[in-house]
Amino acid sequence: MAQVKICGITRPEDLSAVAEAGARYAGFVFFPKSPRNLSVEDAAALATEAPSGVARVGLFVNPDDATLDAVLDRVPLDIIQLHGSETPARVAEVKARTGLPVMKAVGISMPSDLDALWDYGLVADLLLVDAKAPPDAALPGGNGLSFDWRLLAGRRMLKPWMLAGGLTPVNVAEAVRLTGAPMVDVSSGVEAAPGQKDPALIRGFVTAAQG
Ligand SMILES: O=C(O)c1ccccc1N[C@@H]1O[C@H](COP(=O)(O)O)[C@@H](O)[C@H]1O
Repeated sequence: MAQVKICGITRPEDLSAVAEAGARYAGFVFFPKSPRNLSVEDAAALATEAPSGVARVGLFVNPDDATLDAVLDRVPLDIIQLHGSETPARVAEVKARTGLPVMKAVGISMPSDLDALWDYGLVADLLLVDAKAPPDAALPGGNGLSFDWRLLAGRRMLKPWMLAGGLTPVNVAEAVRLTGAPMVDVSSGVEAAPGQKDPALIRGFVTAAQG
């Protein structure tokens, strides 16, 4: 049974669906190129109304300090997700500056990519193991692409971790079985269209992940 994060929430009704389905984390995207991007005002309204059992995760891609400060000044967040090319040193800086737990995304497409999980595991509070985006992709994540989950079988992680990348209500149970992931994260796999969550798919995903 894996805990679930639903990423890219943009509407109050989707946040309600996340809570009612039993997901533990809701992700808010602060990356203008994403179809799930939120303004600070909209994110503040959503995060303020989030049910108490749902941890609010702010997703950033290579944010500078001013961006982090501007969001955190208005938006109550519980966890920072870094989904760009932030170095381990930058992860440590963000953690110190914000005082929040940091989850670092690591992109995987081949066995050698796994080495980074160790380096980031030394500084991050949580790891997010995602499919590596293709070089020409507009987004570094949220593309609905998966990787060979067998690469993770039996692997020891230094920190609690989530599996992400191309997960859907149909494949998530198999992904958890193959990888042993204690947590899973999904964005496009529970959408009717890019940026538009489908409450029925959210319910189906959480049910399947919790097996
Ligand atoms: O969801 C986005 O728009 C996004 C933008 C930039 C970086 C990451 C993004 N999402 C994260 O990507 C993974 C996988 O998403 P998907 O399920 O394959 O669509 C997930 O961790 C999201 O948090």
